[in-house]
Amino acid sequence: MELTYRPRRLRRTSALRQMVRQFHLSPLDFIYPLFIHEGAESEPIEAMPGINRWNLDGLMKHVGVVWELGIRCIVLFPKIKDDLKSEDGIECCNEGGLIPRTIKHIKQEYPEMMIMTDVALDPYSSDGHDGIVNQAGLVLNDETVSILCRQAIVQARAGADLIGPSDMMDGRVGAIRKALDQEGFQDVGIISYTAKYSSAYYGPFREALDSAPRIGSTKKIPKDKSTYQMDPGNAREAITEAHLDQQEGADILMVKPGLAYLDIISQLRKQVNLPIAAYNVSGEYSMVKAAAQRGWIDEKSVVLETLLCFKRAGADLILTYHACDAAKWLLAD
Ligand SMILES: NCc1[nH]cc(CCC(=O)O)c1CC(=O)O
Ligand SMILES: [Mg+2]
Repeated sequence: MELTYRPRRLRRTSALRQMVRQFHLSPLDFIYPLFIHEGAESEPIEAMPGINRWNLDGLMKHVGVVWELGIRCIVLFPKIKDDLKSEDGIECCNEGGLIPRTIKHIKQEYPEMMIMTDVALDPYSSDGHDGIVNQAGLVLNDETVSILCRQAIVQARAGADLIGPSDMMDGRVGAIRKALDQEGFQDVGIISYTAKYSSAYYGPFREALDSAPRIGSTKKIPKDKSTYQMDPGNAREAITEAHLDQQEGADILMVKPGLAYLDIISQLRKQVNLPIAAYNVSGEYSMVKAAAQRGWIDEKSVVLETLLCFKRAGADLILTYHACDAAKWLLAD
């Protein structure tokens, strides 16, 4: 054949392929989620092989390993004891609570590690919702936002670098920005869960924190989060949410879940100039682990390919439970 253009020429050797590769992965792309609890021991999370619920000791050692791997940001999720849960989740505002205490410990030992926090009521809510559920079974927006503002301030005061509202209440980014500024936390950033879908992929996470909606009590409790998290059938709405969060002062926008929503990442990338984060959520993690454990897929190749696809879709940052493994594999390459 007399071909002028042969794309295969640039695929011939590994060096050539790397030279012309458009997207790359680095441990600096990762934000690593960590589960913590009050227990005396660290314990494995059954639905998430390789992931633990850390006690303070285990956590501190693990954060050291994470830093050595080149990962520079972690996000903390607390499993709260049942007797501290309540309808208004007010434990989230306790300055002596698990999250503020843990942040202070980490900052003491690893002052340069960036700490992101989750702002929402679900770990603290006896109803298992991100907001306050009233007697009629409605999740109250504005009442919830005022508690979230207090939660954010407590986290900032403890030393959090990035506040991550994951609750999907309307107007919470603006309200949190204002509250932080009033308290003198102008430099604390907001990484907003901008397009967070009402997804079944959060299942293993809710098991990890025992935070699923608690139906079956005397009160009427919504069985899912579909009145505040987005409908998986909507794409344009994600752009509206992105514009709102940007106007309200978000520093980074997030799409969640990630893998099943790469199209949303790609669309947002064209609409806004803020950094975009993708959350490769618990269910996406556990599916890969389950198949790898059975020998049905090659874990390393699948994980690195998957994470790279987030970059190609337009994400700058990736929250992923694979972060440590992936960083190890990248460093060894
Ligand atoms: N607001 C809580 C929260 N923050 C992050 C996740 C899910 C993360 C994951 O599945 O990995 C959830 C669960 C939910 O909204 O029910
Ligand atoms: Mg919103």
